[in-house]
Amino acid sequence: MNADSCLFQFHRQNLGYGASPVLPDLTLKIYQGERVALLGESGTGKSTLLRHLRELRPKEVAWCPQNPSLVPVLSTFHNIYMGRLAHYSVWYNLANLVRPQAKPKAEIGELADNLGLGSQLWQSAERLSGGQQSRVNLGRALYQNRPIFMGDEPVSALDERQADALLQLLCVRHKTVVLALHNIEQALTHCTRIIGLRAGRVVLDAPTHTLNAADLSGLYQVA
Ligand SMILES: Nc1ncnc2c1ncn2[C@@H]1O[C@H](COP(=O)(O)OP(=O)(O)OP(=O)(O)O)[C@@H](O)[C@H]1O
Repeated sequence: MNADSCLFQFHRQNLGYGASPVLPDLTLKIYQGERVALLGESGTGKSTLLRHLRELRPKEVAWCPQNPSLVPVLSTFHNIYMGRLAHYSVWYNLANLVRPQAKPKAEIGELADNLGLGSQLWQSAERLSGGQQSRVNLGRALYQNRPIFMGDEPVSALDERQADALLQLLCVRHKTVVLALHNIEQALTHCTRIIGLRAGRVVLDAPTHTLNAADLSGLYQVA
């Protein structure tokens, strides 16, 4: 990798909240074009790392949070549209709320079809299943249309087939991807690099093609 393509860099930094580091003494680089999976047990620091990565390039990162924060009374269309609120003027956003405009209608309609939400486009979020809500959450992040995608377990509420299809979709639409995942197979299938965390330390960092499921299962064993 050449130095110009380095997007994120930490050198011996303590990352965390206030005075208490969750990831002490972290050294890490992430390059353009990489698809990185963060693996490790619950509470090991994956979300914390994503948070600090996002802070380095806030305008370039499409962000898919762990818990969908949908507006319950608004439709799938409007909840996905919220991904680009900052991109349009207040007047356009208001007009689109009252009467959906042709351009976002076409764009979000196509996206919703890709997410398997074509039939739920005008249904309010409160009437969607948990898996459908999580796909709307993902749709909102995809609609942000930014070069880097970061997701915190973005497909964990979905069945295996849907999860694979949507991971493929987000990888096709973004040059650089960083995902916190709990599923080893998904990491091996969709990512080019795997970073394993244990208790706030990077204990594994390797290209996916050099790893297999057995190498990664150790991340989930009690030390
Ligand atoms: N806002 C916060 N303020 C203080 N501590 C926090 C905050 N968010 C998380 N932590 C702490 O940081 C540690 C790492 O949490 P983090 O959410 O990064 O783990 P994770 O690997 O993403 O877990 P999971 O897989 O369960 O989402 C935990 O001990 C958690 O209590």
